[in-house]
Amino acid sequence: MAMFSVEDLSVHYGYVTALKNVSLTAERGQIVSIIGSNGAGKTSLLRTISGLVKPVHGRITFMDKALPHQAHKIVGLGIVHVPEGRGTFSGLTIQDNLLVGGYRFRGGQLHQDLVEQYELFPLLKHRKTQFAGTLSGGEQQMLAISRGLMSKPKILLLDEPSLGLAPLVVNQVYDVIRRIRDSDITIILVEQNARKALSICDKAYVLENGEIRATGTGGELLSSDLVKKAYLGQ
Ligand SMILES: Nc1ncnc2c1ncn2[C@@H]1O[C@H](COP(=O)(O)OP(=O)(O)OP(=O)(O)O)[C@@H](O)[C@H]1O
Repeated sequence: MAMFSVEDLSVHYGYVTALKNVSLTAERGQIVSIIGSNGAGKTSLLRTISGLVKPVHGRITFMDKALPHQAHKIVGLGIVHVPEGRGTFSGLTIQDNLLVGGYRFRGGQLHQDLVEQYELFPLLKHRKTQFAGTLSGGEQQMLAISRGLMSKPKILLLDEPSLGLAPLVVNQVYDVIRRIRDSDITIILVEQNARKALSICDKAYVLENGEIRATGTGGELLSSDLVKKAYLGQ
């Protein structure tokens, strides 16, 4: 059985169907990308996994157990969501943003976790007393990811980490995503930037109008006609 699986998941908002019978799996240390255009249902999928949206049916399983329906319990199990738009607290310092992420931990452990984050993100260390609202878009994305890591995830859900960033900065964010994967954390990566998301992943799914249209390795999808036409402009 897969470490993490979504089976036959459907989500409605009133009469709008956001997800229809979606199934996917992820294993430990994998990057699994979900690509799709605006409104395809990518954010709804992550919000449902995080317990923020209730599905009409379907089953989400993590390490052989059905996920509970409360968001804080899901975080407690190690499934951590870095939302689109980053969700950092602009009026708090960088360090305080990180401490919010580590709210479940105390004392020496919390201090050690901060030290680790500052090793992974030296730019955050140099600016730890600065307000998050003064950071550039790329820096805020790094802070959002770092704050997620403070919750000690086993699975990190990343919603459009490249959105609005210059290509060079996107590359920096993707380097960080690779390093996180190398530390054995599973990453579910939602992106409109299909080329980037397919180039980094072990496996990917194409989501269209709330349904999975295609799946394969990143390489397979990069060379598929569907993806080339609809997502790579070829
Ligand atoms: N709270 C809501 N109430 C009603 N409809 C919603 C709500 N949230 C999303 N939708 C609709 O559900 C569908 C899927 O939206 P979702 O945000 O999950 O897509 P997405 O792929 O993440 O798009 P984007 O990249 O623009 O965020 C869309 O048709 C959207 O308009």
